[in-house]
Amino acid sequence: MTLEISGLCAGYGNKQILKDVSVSTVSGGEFVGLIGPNASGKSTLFKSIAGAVKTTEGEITLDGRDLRRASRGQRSKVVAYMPQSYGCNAVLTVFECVLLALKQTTGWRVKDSDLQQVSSVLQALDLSHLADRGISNLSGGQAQMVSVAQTLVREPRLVLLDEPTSALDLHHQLSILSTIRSFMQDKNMIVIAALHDLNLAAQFCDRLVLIKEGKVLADGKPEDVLSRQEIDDTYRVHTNLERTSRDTLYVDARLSA
Ligand SMILES: Nc1ncnc2c1ncn2[C@@H]1O[C@H](COP(=O)(O)OP(=O)(O)OP(=O)(O)O)[C@@H](O)[C@H]1O
Repeated sequence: MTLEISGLCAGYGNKQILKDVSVSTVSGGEFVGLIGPNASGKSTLFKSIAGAVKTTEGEITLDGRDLRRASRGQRSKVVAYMPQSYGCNAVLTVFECVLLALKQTTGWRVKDSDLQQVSSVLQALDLSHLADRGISNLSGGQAQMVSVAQTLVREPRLVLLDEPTSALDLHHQLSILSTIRSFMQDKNMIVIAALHDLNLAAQFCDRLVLIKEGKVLADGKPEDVLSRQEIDDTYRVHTNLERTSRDTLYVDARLSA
């Protein structure tokens, strides 16, 4: 499976946000981190791929099929997008919410295999103990993890996660990203996640795409992207990239003088 994004332009009304965005070919099983400062266009790129924002130019092809020409229904069968803000006040349990997400692109008849699929995604994300809890009675971090479960349960070809760890404690940041990573590798899915924590991005992503003011500044392996001068310039900080004793990358950042 491959995803190609080339020459993408998109925005809101007359305001152009994405300016000729191209990303080198992404393959199945690849975890791509989308990094960049606030307001750089990360969510707009996700919305453009998911079809929630109209693109004015460029191409988005998944396995050679132009997603821009696909209907919303066809697109949502292969792409799942978890927005930054989520939440639900419905009188539903966690299990029912994840089941609804699974059934969103199919008929309403619920089969045993659907129930099994919901149970296994809850188990994979260590959420089984919350299955019968009301969705509106969760903590911020629990709600965010349920939102990830809703995104993964359909096993779409392409998963877009907008800051999936922003509400999570240190343990859950690491556990959810490692679960997502093994889940997507198992199913040969593509995951693109917007991440502000560059250390998490370095640890979990195969590739990083750095975006600023709607343009791609760098696209490559974490060690190559994070060692570029653009990181310091873009974030207005001074960074040192180090290798830890566990051979993971560590971004040591401080405000530039
Ligand atoms: N619905 C909208 N209408 C008009 N402008 C918008 C809309 N949504 C976002 N923008 C603008 O588009 C630009 C890019 O926003 P976007 O949400 O894509 O950035 P981001 O990189 O995801 O930011 P953050 O890291 O802060 O979440 C910003 O200037 C923002 O104000």
